[in-house]
Amino acid sequence: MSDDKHTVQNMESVTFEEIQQIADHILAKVKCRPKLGIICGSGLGKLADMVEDKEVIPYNEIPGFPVSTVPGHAGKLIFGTLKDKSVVLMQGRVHCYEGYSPQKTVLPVRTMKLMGIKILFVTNAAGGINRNYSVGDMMVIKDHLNLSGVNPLVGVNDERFGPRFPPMSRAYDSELRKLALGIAKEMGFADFVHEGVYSMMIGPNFETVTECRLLSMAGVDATGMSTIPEVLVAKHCDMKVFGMSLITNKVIMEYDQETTANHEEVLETGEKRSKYTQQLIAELVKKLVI
Ligand SMILES: O=P(O)(O)O[C@H]1O[C@H](CO)[C@@H](O)[C@H]1O
Ligand code: HPA
Repeated sequence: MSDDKHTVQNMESVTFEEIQQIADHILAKVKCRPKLGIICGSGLGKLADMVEDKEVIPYNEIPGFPVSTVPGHAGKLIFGTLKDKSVVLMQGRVHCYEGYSPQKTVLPVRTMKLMGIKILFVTNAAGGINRNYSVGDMMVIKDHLNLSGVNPLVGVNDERFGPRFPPMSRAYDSELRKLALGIAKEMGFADFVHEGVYSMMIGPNFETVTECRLLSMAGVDATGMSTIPEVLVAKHCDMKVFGMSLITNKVIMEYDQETTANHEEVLETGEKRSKYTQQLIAELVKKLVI
């Protein structure tokens, strides 16, 4: 990352023209022209194995694109066909806690917009706050609570992306949520697929006990360190959004509990359970009318 741009409180901005250049650069390298984009969260990148006729571009080969630095995020753009639909997959994302400005963190989403993406699926690994959730469950996101203290829409608003004051009360498309829950039932997944509220704190530390108790009181079902900035800009630029969390661990709700949260457990659960997330996402893609 260049540093002089980072001087004003991490407010590095990225212009429409810069993003257009990145989108053009990518489109010049691939034949595929998808309308659906999918962001794969921690340990969820195996969805790429289901993509056929792949065209792959590592993030570090795209000038200006942020590069993933966290284990479980391969850092590749994968174009191809999933259930007969053209898609672009982000195999790994970047997070604000990696040191990227909020605007740089969401640059891939705006790039997708300028590449013609109309529908965005966001997935993540999250800690289960809801006491009825078990490790390995999935959660269709119905709403979010932004406790990260960051918002990529702060700064000069470029109307070519969207309005100054975008509504966020219907951020997660209700038809896609209904469709996903219906599919989960058909697939026999109903016992471990829930619908709930996701919250984000900026990280990179896992939450304190008091923070988790507060999230629980606030009606949060699962918590993580990503996704919300992506959803904010996706809605700002009028994309349809579907979100899904894999509950990779239960958060620590008791003071002085010996076990602690850790990224290894997150990746391990991803390894064991992401096949169900992949199957559900694939079925949803199959039934999607684009
Ligand atoms: O949200 P994703 O990218 O899935 O990753 C989650 O997993 C990591 C912590 O284990 C954090 O980055 C958290 O946000
Ligand atoms: N907290 C925050 N982020 C996470 C967690 C968690 O418990 N699990 C996976 N990502």
